Amino acid sequence: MPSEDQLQKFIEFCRKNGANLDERISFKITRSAGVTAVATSAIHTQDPLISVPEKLLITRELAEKEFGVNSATVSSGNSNALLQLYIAKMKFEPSAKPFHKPYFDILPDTLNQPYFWSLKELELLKGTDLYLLLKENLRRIIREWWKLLHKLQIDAVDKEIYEGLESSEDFDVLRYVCDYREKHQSFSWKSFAGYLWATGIFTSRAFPRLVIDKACSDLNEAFLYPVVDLLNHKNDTQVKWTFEHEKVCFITSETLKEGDEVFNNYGDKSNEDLLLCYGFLQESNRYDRTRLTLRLDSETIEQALASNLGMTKENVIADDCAQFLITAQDPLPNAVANFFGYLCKLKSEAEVSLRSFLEGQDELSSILVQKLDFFKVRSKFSPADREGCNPDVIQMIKKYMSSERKLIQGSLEYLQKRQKDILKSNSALMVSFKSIFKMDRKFADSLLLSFGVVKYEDLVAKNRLRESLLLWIVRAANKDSYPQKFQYTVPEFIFDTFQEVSGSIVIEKNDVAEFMEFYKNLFPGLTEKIPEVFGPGNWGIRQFIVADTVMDRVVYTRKLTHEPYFIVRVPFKL
Ligand SMILES: C[S@@+](CC[C@H](N)C(=O)[O-])C[C@H]1O[C@@H](n2cnc3c(N)ncnc32)[C@H](O)[C@@H]1O
Repeated sequence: MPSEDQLQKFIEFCRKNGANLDERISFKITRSAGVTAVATSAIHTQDPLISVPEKLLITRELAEKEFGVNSATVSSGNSNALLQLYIAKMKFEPSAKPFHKPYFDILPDTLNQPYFWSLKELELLKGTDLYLLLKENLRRIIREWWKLLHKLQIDAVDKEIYEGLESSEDFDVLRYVCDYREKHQSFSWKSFAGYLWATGIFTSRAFPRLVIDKACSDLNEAFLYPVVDLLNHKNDTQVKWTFEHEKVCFITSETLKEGDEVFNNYGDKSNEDLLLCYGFLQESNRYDRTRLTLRLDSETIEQALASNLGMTKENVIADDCAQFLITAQDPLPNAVANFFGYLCKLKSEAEVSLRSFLEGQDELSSILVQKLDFFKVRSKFSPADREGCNPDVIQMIKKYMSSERKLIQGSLEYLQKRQKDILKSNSALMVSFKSIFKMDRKFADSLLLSFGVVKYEDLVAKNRLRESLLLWIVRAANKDSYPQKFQYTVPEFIFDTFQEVSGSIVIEKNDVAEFMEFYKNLFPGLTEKIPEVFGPGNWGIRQFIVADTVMDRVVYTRKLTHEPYFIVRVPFKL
């Protein structure tokens, strides 16, 4: 953080060089948000509160002049690379005496973004998306820095970081960067640490060049905007940045009272973006979002893309990787729900069916529960975890984890509600095994004799659900062989599916081997013990192999309640 003196010198320097700062704004330094602008009396105006002449801006032209090159020819990948190197030089090169020195003096030496945390602090993030992103971004920035220095024929000070990165896939970038920072009190502008600092300054303070250059075609190109970059962020603040009479103007539509903070608006950012780019997060951030990333084989992803699931190319971040965004507004995007329905589709199902959709929701729910558990466990820090860590960083990690948890919890709740609704609205197409158990008293009694099951719930408790389902399916297939008609109607689709499978199934030796133990445990014992239920019709092993496929096709067992439903095979309207 700058000193009060540096801050006042900077403001004076700006005023002297043509910046207009409304007299009703004053700047102070706070512990929680660094330099902060405050209204000293009520403000409600559409006139610019701050206007800054072009000569105070830090633009690519300054960097081009300093290095004698065209930025576009040396900045590969990031159009701001040369300007970032310029900022590092102006900050860390003692012999540099830039016109903008009072500005460089107020730029914070230490930044709050995770790139500048200690290794111990970073390790608390292991397993999160943030941790992966950090590593990925660092690798990208190292390469960008190295290429830039190479093109400018500048000798890099810590070559090892680039060499390490390129020589081994296991190179620990985070460790290297943290160790380097620990060992060096001050950096050379030619070091990666210096460039990383400048990148952090840029991501937390730069404005789009489009504001001052309407012809700029690169939306990522940016410049530094002294004074206005002292304003902190608040979601939804109504502000405008305009370029009038060679000055860049800051206008706020907010009505401010004396003592109110004058905020800027950095955009509708998620907490992850805020943390990575700015080093803080917003509680109850309505722009928050998290990602659900799934690694699958590329063929499945390709086929899913072509299956009208609402998935777009944006959901495919690598050949073998699909990604979906979860937000507070859209906690369960259709594309992800449909995709899971698609993943649970059987080969025998031409499209996503009601059954496969419901099963897909259960799979998705398991993944969300796992994620939730991860954050629950990982957001509890022991005194040993906290030891040596900056309490502000611990707070940020906790907030990040709790915001992730909130989003996942929201998604899970939405999913459970939606699943309930689907079960309710499709009740005419399904019958629960529980209701069959209640209707088929003879069958239920036979289970009491064979498995000691008194009530339906015991089937789950005694782990006899699958056997009971298979037995009932075979009984249903044999319905016409009983001397007395059942007192209820066996749903036709179950009977028909059995006939269909029985007519087409090819039974292999290993299918028989797989079922042998199950079968021998039950038969001929059951037929001898309860012939009125397990006698009529065909109770051979083949019937059970068929029943098993019938189960795959028409039974959905709800994970939450362990309750199996027989479901008519219908496409699910996505
Ligand atoms: C454009 S600068 C704003 C000026 C900054 N306060 C300073 O000291 O120079 C952006 C930085 O300000 C801080 N900041 C901005 N908005 C904040 C907020 N709402 N809460 C906490 N810190 C904030 C973060 O450190 C961020 O990286």
